Amino acid sequence: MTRQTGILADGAIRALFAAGRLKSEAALDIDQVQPASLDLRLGSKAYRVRASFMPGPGHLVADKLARLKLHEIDLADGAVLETGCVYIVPLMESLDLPAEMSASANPKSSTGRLDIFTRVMTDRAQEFDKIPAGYNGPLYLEISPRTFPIVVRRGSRLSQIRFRIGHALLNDADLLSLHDDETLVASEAPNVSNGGIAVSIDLEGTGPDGLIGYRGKHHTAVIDVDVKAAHDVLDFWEPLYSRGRAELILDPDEFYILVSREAVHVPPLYAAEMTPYDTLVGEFRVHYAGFFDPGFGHADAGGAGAKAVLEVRSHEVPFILEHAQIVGRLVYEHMLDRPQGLYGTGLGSNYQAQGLKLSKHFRLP
Ligand SMILES: Nc1ccn([C@H]2C[C@H](O)[C@@H](COP(=O)(O)OP(=O)(O)OP(=O)(O)O)O2)c(=O)n1
Repeated sequence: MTRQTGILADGAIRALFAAGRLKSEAALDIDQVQPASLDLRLGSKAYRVRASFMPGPGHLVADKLARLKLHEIDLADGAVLETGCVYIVPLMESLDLPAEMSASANPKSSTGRLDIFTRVMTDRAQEFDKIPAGYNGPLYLEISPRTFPIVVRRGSRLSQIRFRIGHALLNDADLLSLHDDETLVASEAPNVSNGGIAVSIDLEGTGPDGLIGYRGKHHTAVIDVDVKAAHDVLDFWEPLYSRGRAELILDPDEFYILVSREAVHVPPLYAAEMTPYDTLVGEFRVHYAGFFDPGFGHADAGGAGAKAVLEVRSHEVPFILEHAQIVGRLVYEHMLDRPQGLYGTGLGSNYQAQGLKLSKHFRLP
C-alpha cells in the first residue's frame, strides 16, 4: 500500500533522478542510493573559510563564499582537511524538488564516528541540514574535522539526504503500539515521550574485558575517509574499560564512542532518526546521532541485537555519565513505500548486528 505522506524509499529516489528532480555531475555510484536516503558526494573543490556562516534569506552560498574564502583546495586527487578548520565543499548533487517534497540531511554514521562535523547548506538557507519543499538549487557541505585530520577527494561521501512528502512522524500512541508489535527498543519498559523512544547508555561493558567505549587520541595520523580497515585502532583510540562502577567521567575536551544498552530495531516500513537528549542544563550530548535505515536491527535482514553507536561529548564542564542514563530518543517516520533493499542485505552495510563498533576505517589489532 502506498501512503500519501512519508519518506521516499530507494526506488522513488532513483525515480527522482530519472525525472530530473535530482541531478548529479556524474553517474550514481552503485551503492549510493540507500534504503531511505541518498549519499551526497563531494565535488572537486573545497574552500577553506574563516568561519562557518548561514546564507540567510536572499543570499546565495556562492556569493558569501566569494567574500569569505581564504583558500581554494583541489580535491581531484585528494587533500587533507585539518582539525579545527572550516571548509565548504560544493556537492556533486543538486535539487529541483517538487513543491510538496522537502528533504533533510545528516552526517553518515561513519562521518559521526570519526568526529567530522558536517552540515548541508542550501542557497537562502535559514537552517542547516533542512531543505525546504520545492527547493531548486545547489547543495554545499560544511566540513570541520574535530579530532582527526582527514583525507577526502572528489566523490567522497560524508553526508546523506532523506526526501519526504508531508509529515509522517509517529506520535507517542503510534510508537507504543508499533513497539508492542515489533519491539523497537529492547528495554524492560519502553520510555516514550515527545514522539521518541528512549535509548540509554551501556557502561557495564558486555564486550571483551568489560570494554565500554573509546576516547579519541589527539595529534594522530590522517584518516582517508574512503579506505576501510586501514588503521590500527590503538593508534587513534584509547579503549575504556568498566572498572566496577558503571560510570564514566566525560572530559569536556574529549570525544567518546559509546554504545546503547538496548538493541534497536527499524521495521522495513519505517525510517528512524536519533535525536540527541538535551538535558535542561545541557551538560552532555550525543553529538551526531543520525539516520537509522529501514531494516536496521531487523531479524530478517540479519540484524537481531543491533546496538546504536553513540558519539558523546560533554559541554563546558566534566560530567559523570552513569549506566542506563538516557542519551537520546529514536523518532520513527513512515516510509512512503517498502524499500527494495533493506539495511543489512546489501554489500555496503557496515554496521548491521553491531555491538560497540568504531567506524569502518579501523581494524582491531
Ligand atoms: N549514531 C548512529 C547512527 C547510525 N547507526 C546505524 C544505523 C544506520 O542504519 C547504520 C548505517 O548508517 P549510515 O548509512 O549513516 O552509515 P554508513 O554509510 O557510514 O555505513 P554503511 O556503509 O554501513 O551504510 O548505522 C548507529 O548505529 N548509530
